[in-house]
Amino acid sequence: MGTAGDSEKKPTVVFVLGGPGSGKGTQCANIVEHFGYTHLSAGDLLRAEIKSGSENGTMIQNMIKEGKIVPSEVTIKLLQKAMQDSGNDKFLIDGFPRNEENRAAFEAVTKIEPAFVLFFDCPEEEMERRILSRNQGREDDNIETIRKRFKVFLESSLPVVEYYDSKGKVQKVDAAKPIDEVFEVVKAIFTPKDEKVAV
Ligand SMILES: Nc1ncnc2c1ncn2[C@@H]1O[C@H](COP(=O)(O)OP(=O)(O)O)[C@@H](O)[C@H]1O
Ligand SMILES: Nc1ccn([C@@H]2O[C@H](COP(=O)(O)OP(=O)(O)O)[C@@H](O)[C@H]2O)c(=O)n1
Ligand SMILES: [Mg+2]
Repeated sequence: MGTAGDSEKKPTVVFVLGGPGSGKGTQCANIVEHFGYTHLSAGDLLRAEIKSGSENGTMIQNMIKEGKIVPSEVTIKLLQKAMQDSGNDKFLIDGFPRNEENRAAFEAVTKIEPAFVLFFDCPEEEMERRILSRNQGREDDNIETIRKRFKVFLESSLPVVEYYDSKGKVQKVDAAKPIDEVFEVVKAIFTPKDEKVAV
């Protein structure tokens, strides 16, 4: 039971970060297939919350359309519920934390520190090309909102990556390469070290 100092094991969490269109969702799907993680996309959870007709739906929809970051209280509740419902203990948290408020609140509420941060590094022009041909019918995949999302990424999300980098927790991947080449690099990061080499 949840008493202080008990032996309940905290789940393993990997934060998957990178600009809009850098390939987070695509690579998470590959990681799930090979390494048994549960993929939780903060953006997908927020879009599902809009569809469910929740009382926060209109607020979330307006913020996504403007490329703004939804208050962490909302997003963290959705992440916590999805973690509980999954029955798993290994999670890829994709697109979260996206700003300092997300980061600090998640740590305070869950007491979970990420095992590491997987960061997809991709030039803006490539991310823009990918988003404009994504064709998922997303209301934020238009050039006007994309520009706003890039600005938010540079101003609010990159500092979170830098924070974890200063703690030695960032695994940076060149995400501009083709999908299978990116996954080769990702695979090596997730493969336990004792399986990589026999000395
Ligand atoms: N390495 C890649 N090279 C080319 N296209 C990619 C690559 N990775 C993803 N894509 C495509 O780019 C679009 C955005 O990828 P997605 O995984 O949704 O990115 P994110 O979740 O970071 O926004 C999708 O249409 C996807 O198929
Ligand atoms: N932690 C998060 C993640 C996403 N979001 C919102 O959801 C939008 C889409 O996020 P996403 O992760 O699905 O987008 P991509 O990076 O996959 O293109 C963001 O632009 C934000 O408006 C948020 O508010 N807070
Ligand atoms: Mg995504």
